[in-house]
Parts: sequence; structure tokens; C-alpha cells
Amino acid sequence: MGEKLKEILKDGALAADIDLTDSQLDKFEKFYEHLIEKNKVMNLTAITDERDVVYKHFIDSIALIKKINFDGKKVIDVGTGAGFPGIPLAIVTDNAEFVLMDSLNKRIKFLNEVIEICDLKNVTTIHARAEELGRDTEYREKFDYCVSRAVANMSTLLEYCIPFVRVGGVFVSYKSGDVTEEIELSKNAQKQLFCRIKDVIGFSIPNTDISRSFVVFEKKKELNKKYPRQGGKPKKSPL
Ligand SMILES: C[S@@+](CC[C@H](N)C(=O)[O-])C[C@H]1O[C@@H](n2cnc3c(N)ncnc32)[C@H](O)[C@@H]1O
Repeated sequence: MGEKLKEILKDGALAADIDLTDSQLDKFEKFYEHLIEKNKVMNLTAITDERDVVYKHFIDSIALIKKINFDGKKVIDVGTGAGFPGIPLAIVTDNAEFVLMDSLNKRIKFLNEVIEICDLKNVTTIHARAEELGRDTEYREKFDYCVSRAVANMSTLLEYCIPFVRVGGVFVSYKSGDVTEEIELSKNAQKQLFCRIKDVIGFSIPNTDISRSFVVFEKKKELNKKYPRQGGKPKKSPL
């Protein structure tokens, strides 16, 4: 089973112009095995087939390194769930520091096991709600990069994520398909949160018909103390 996963991953990553080392392939394999094992007793992912996990989770997560260089940077993954995109990014960029956060403690416990099993020295986790952690001075405006996939609509997501990013830092939202309308609807959030779009990078996951966009926001100024709003407001009444 292992060789098959590694072969699919090695080939798929090469198609995305990423040459994975044997040590990285070993880590991905251990991650996959633990994901599938734990998925039997808890809800981690609807995708379990080897090829699907490789393309829809692993390659989708790491494709960003061809666009953004995380070397030496501090990165937070907001709403990481079963570790996407944070764990794959951390496997391929072992000289960057990753913090994975999620509001569901079961998933955080799973991720702590993955960190142990895969011997990931550059990853820590935190169980928290984004709108609360973003007010904590240990985390607020402390990251060069924030990444997030499949967590909320763009306005809500900006209020969750921009607080973590230092001035001059960047938030990358992994979105599927056409993002024009979502970007348009987040104009007020961008204004209130002093960020603006730096780039919208389209890409297709190789050997699939799946297209994605990375929406890249740059933070221009220190945030107003009133953000992020408490009590579920970023989701209930997006800016
Ligand atoms: C659909 S899952 C996506 C997980 C992962 N990013 C992925 O792409 O597979 C959304 C995750 O965001 C987390 N989440 C939702 N709202 C959150 C919040 N306000 N703060 C922290 N985590 C949150 C959920 O617990 C869940 O694990």
C-alpha cells in the first residue's frame, strides 16, 4: 500500500514541479496512514482513497510553495481541521515555523499525534476560536503569513485571519473556482481591516480537472482594537 501512495504522490508532485525527497514521502505516508486509521473513529475527512487524498489534500496544499517562499517565516493555518494545508506545507518547508489552530479539540489532538508520528519539529498546535485568539497579544500581528482553506466566506475569513498577520505580512485564502463575487463582497472587510488584494493566483491541480485560486491579501496597517469582533459576530454579521 505504502509504495503505491508514495508513487502517486511523487509523480503528482513532480507534475506540480515539486520534487519530494524520500524523507518527505515517508512523512506523507505516515500522515496518510494515521488519517485513515483515525478517520474510522472520528470525522476528519470525506476523502479517503489514496489517489484522492494525494491530489485533493496533499498536492492541493503544497502547490502554494511554487508561488510563495515560506523559508524562515512564521505561518499560522486558521481552521486547519485534519491539518490542511498546514501539515503538508510544514513537511515540504521544514525551515519555517507553523502554528495550526482549530476550534475542535479532537482534531487538535489528532494533529498532535501526527506531529509526533511524523517527527515534525517545526509545527505546534493550538485549540482556539480564531476570533478569540486574534485578540491574544501572543498571537496578534505575530505572523509573516496566514493560510486558510475551506473555513468561511471571504469577509468572515478576513476578520478571522488578518488579526494574526503582522503589518506588511500576507494572508493567503485557498478558494475553489471563480472568486470574483466573493472578493467583491469582501470589499468593506478589506477596508475595515486595512488589507488589500496583492494577487489572485489561479492554478489547476495536475492530473485532475480541479481549479483553484489563491487569493493573496497584504496587510497595510495595524488593526483597530475592535477587530476581531467577539461572540461569533464575524460569521453572523460579516463586515
Ligand atoms: C471544512 S473544515 C476545513 C479544514 C481544513 N482547512 C481543510 O481544508 O481540510 C473547517 C474547519 O475550520 C474550523 N473552524 C471553523 N470556524 C472556526 C473558528 N472560528 N476558529 C477556529 N477554527 C474554526 C472547524 O472546526 C473545521 O475544522
